[in-house]
Amino acid sequence: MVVAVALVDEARRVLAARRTSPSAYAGMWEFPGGKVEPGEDELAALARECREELDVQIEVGPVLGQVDLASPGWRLRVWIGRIRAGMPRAVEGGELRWLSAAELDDVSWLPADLPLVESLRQRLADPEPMAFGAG
Ligand SMILES: Nc1nc2c([nH]c(=O)n2[C@H]2C[C@H](O)[C@@H](COP(=O)(O)OP(=O)(O)OP(=O)(O)O)O2)c(=O)[nH]1
Repeated sequence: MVVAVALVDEARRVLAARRTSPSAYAGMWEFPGGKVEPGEDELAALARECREELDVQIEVGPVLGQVDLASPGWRLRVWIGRIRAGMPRAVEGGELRWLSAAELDDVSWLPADLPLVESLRQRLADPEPMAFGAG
């Protein structure tokens, strides 16, 4: 399982991260996250990846969606979340961008992410405030 998060700020922009590896994905954009380790809780993995990759603490809200990945048996689950503490920086290299709903198509997303980006676009356009649990 791969877990990732669409981090949304007060201006309803979302944080996208540019991959530097592997070469097939280099230059493409994704939601910050990574693989859940054996025995690890999914949300614990998500918090760990955000700490390691972005140096931030996050608060997790609803699930945005999930998709099957090209590698057999692998699934990607993405939550909506926000930053609770810290200023995100690309710890492992790469690049970060805050994208508004209108800018979501300005970057090339990993192919598996496209349906999730579509759901996100609708959520960002919805005037209702985003719900965040106690995550
Ligand atoms: N984090 C993330 N991974 C994604 C997204 N979309 C997508 O297809 N993937 C794929 C790319 C990779 O094959 C896999 C995530 O693996 P990863 O290499 O980022 O995982 P990791 O940080 O745990 O690194 P590693 O242990 O493999 O070195 O999921 C996404 O939006 N976010």
